[in-house]
Amino acid sequence: MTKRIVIALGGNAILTKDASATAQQLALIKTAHQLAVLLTANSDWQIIITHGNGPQVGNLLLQQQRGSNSDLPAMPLYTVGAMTQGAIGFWLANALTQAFMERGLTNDVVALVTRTVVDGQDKAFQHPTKPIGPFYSPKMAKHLQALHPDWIILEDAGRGYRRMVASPQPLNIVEAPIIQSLVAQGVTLVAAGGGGIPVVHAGKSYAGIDAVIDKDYSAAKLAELVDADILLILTTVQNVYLNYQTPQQTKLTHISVAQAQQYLDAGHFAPGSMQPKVQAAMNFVRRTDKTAVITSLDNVTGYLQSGLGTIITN
Ligand SMILES: Nc1ncnc2c1ncn2[C@@H]1O[C@H](COP(=O)(O)OP(=O)(O)O)[C@@H](O)[C@H]1O
Ligand SMILES: NC(=O)OP(=O)(O)O
Repeated sequence: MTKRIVIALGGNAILTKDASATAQQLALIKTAHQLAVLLTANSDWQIIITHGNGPQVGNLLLQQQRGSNSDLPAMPLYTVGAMTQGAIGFWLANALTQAFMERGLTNDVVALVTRTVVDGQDKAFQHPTKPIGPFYSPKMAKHLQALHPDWIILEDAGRGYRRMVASPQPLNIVEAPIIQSLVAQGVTLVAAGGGGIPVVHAGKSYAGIDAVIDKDYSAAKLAELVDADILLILTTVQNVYLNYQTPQQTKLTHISVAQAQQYLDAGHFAPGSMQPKVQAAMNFVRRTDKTAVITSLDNVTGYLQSGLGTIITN
């Protein structure tokens, strides 16, 4: 049966330790083969893939600022976001073309420059929470903070210090209608990469605004707008857990939105990592009455064959 699926790829799908272009492209070739499994088993499935850009946008912003002068001006954050969307979109489209060819799949692949509309008054602009770029030691964080008093540098989910930028909620995805039309024709799409390029309404058009949108929230919005059957959030863990990394850790296999809300309120999901994924999954299920799944990229086959993963329904 035809199914339309929006897939949100976690950071490990693109970048593990080595941030070079070669290493990221190699990681994406592996990812593309893992995703091609879905279409090999179900040739009539319609797939839209989105991905993060936190490390890449932060790294590129640093490079821009280091090399800039009046002849070579640094680009603003939203433009740097667009640059990473283009680069990762290109790598992923290329990797998918290769993986599809090797499996005899004939789907066309398109990476689409995608704009995500946000509210310029979103309170997120006053409270930056999106970590970008490299991790810093406490000492380095202190040094950078003194050097750049306007930066917000905070701890990122216990993993080290990172620069934080505003991450407003996605309200709309400008290209959603064309994405829906292309995917219905059997085109496999890479869209809304890095959460989409943040824009606000400006007269009859749009203007970029400095921010990095959370890719799980924009994936949920996109899934809603294109009438997807499933929102598939692929990360590093096969399941969402209660009491994660404690002796009481309990695997969640199938939960309702009401249960997810209860666990979220009780603080089971770490802010900045699992919390936005569960919230995005809940947003999609609440608005559409469809299904959201959180599992690992390595478990695509397990999900397909045995329904392994954390499944969230109404
Ligand atoms: N309750 C939880 N259940 C499962 N994983 C959790 C939980 N709380 C925090 N995590 C962490 O969240 C991580 C996924 O978030 P993150 O690394 O930010 O995602 P992404 O794959 O999008 O880069 C997991 O690898 C895990 O370490
Ligand atoms: N834009 C975004 O959510 O990127 P990460 O997933 O890399 O943080």
